[in-house]
Amino acid sequence: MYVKICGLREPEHVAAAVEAGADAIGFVLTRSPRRITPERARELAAAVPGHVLTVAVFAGESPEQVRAAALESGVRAVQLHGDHPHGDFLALRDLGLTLVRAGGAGVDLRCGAYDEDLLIVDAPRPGSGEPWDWAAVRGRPVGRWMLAGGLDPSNVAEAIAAARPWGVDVSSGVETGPGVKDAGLIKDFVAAARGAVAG
Ligand SMILES: O=C(O)c1ccccc1NCC(=O)[C@H](O)[C@H](O)COP(=O)(O)O
Repeated sequence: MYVKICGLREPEHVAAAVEAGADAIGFVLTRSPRRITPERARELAAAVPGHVLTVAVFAGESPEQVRAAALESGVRAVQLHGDHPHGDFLALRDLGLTLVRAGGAGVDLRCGAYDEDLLIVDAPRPGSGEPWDWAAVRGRPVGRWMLAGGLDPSNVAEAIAAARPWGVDVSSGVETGPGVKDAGLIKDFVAAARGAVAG
């Protein structure tokens, strides 16, 4: 089970995610309580070993803005949330970064339909921590897709059984308050996701 921990802002939480065995970590570079600057993302990413994918998260920025911030932050992947057209992904392809498409259950659920490398199927409001009907997308995306939206250490096994994703992505569920991550919850989440059996 691929595990991404999103919305990291502090070095100790980056370290906790790496130590817990996360496959990917996300830095939010768009409007959010978790927003950090590209410079801060670069500092945090510098401490991340090569086997962990560093992801910069955007929602609604132009390809030019995404390109500039991605290069400044030195991440290895960009994640575009919401209504980004196919052309935005094509415009970023030459960066040589992993491209992640993310949106609610109403998005095109075909993995790779926008030439992305990874798909995230999320709640209607990203980063809200609101659970949704995870089972509604079971069997629909086929390929490298992550389930997100309202996951936490106590429900991630249930969510995996319901939706059978390739991976999971979490932000609020490993926090003690908006944007405040907790190392223990990060560890618990990764362990629960890895211990889960798809139903
Ligand atoms: O996390 C945010 O605040 C955010 C804001 C705007 C666009 C995307 C955002 N997060 C993207 C993620 O990948 C989150 O991990 C995902 O939406 C799940 O969030 P949560 O329900 O809080 O676990």
